[in-house]
Formats: sequence, C-alpha cells, structure tokens
Amino acid sequence: MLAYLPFFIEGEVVQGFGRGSKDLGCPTANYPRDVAKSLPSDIKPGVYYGWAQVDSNSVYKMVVNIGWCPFYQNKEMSIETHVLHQFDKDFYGSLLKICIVGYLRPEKNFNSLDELIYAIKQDIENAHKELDSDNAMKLKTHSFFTKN
Ligand SMILES: Cc1cc2nc3c(=O)[nH]c(=O)nc-3n(C[C@H](O)[C@H](O)[C@H](O)COP(=O)(O)O)c2cc1C
Ligand SMILES: Nc1ncnc2c1ncn2[C@@H]1O[C@H](COP(=O)(O)OP(=O)(O)O)[C@@H](O)[C@H]1O
Ligand SMILES: [Mg+2]
Repeated sequence: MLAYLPFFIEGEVVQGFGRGSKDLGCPTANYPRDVAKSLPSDIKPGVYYGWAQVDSNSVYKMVVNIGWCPFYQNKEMSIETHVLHQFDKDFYGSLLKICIVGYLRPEKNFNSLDELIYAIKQDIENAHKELDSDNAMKLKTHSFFTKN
C-alpha cells in the first residue's frame, strides 16, 4: 500500500497500448512513463480508488491500476485511471489530476479476459461505496483540485 495516502498525481493523458479497453467497457487514461517513474520506489502495485479531474472540470470518482498488468505482462510499470463518468469524447493531451484515497487489492493474473473484466466491475462497485464515506468526500474538494 502507499504509506502516504492520500497521494496526489498529475500529468498529461497519453496513448496506452490500445488493447481495446473501451471494448471492455473500461477505458483507462494512461500517464507518460516519467510520471510512473517518479512514484515512490516502495509503492505497492495494485488497484486503488480515489478522485479524478480532467483539466479544470468536475471531480469524479475513479479506480486506478498501478503496476505491470500481469495478465498482459507489461515490461514497464503503468498508472491507468478509469474515471467513473461517461465522457462525450476522448481527452488525450488533457491534464489529469488524481487523488488516490485508498487501496482495493493487489494486481492479479487471470485465466481469461472475462475474469479480468469481472474483477474490474467489482473494483468499480467497491470504489463507489468507499468514496461515499465522509473522509473520502472531504478529499473531493481538496485544494489540489481547485488551485491552478
Ligand atoms: C480497476 C482496474 C483493475 C485492473 N486490474 C488488473 C489486474 O488485476 N491484472 C491485470 O493484469 N491488469 C489489470 N488492469 C489493467 C488492464 O489490464 C488494462 O486496463 C488493460 O491492459 C488496458 O490497457 P491499455 O489502456 O494500455 O489499452 C486493471 C485495470 C483497471 C482499470
Ligand atoms: N471514463 C473514462 N475514463 C478514462 N478514460 C476515458 C474515459 N472515457 C473516455 N476516455 C478516453 O479513453 C482513453 C483510454 O482508452 P483506452 O482504450 O484505455 O486506450 P489507451 O490504450 O490509449 O489508453 C483515455 O485516454 C481517454 O481519452
Ligand atoms: Mg488506457
């Protein structure tokens, strides 16, 4: 787990591996490699939940996967945020700010894509619940999201 939660990250949204996560109903906004490299070295890979803001727009709930995606065996660590909001269009090139509030589970390998999709659905449900707590709600209005 991140020893220092809440943890704040900001950076540009770039192209990922284009594995069609949109087809899975779960697009993930990827950060550039240098943002992943700047994370504390003792970070625990896994699935976290928190708040996300694209440019200076509204703050929404999110789930974020930090790690190597064992199902796909990525060579580099990535940070991928799925915002729990239906956007009208893509936002590549935008500034994405996230506040990581809590930890859900370790990254896992799966026997099939369907099992990965099911796990992500559970993560989204759990994130929704956790983020309704008073302590989590306080971070939604943190100055990180209001200052420019
Ligand atoms: C909430 C969430 C949980 C995830 N959990 C795992 C996991 O346990 N194992 C894994 O290999 N990948 C996991 N992933 C990452 C997916 O494999 C990843 O989003 C997919 O590779 C799409 O990558 P792309 O954006 O580069 O196309 C998770 C992604 C999200 C959003
Ligand atoms: N709710 C959402 N959460 C995250 N990204 C979204 C969302 N809706 C649209 N997008 C767009 O989809 C892109 C990610 O799609 P994805 O299939 O994961 O492709 P890539 O492999 O390039 O990351 C994001 O960069 C963003 O522009
Ligand atoms: Mg992605």
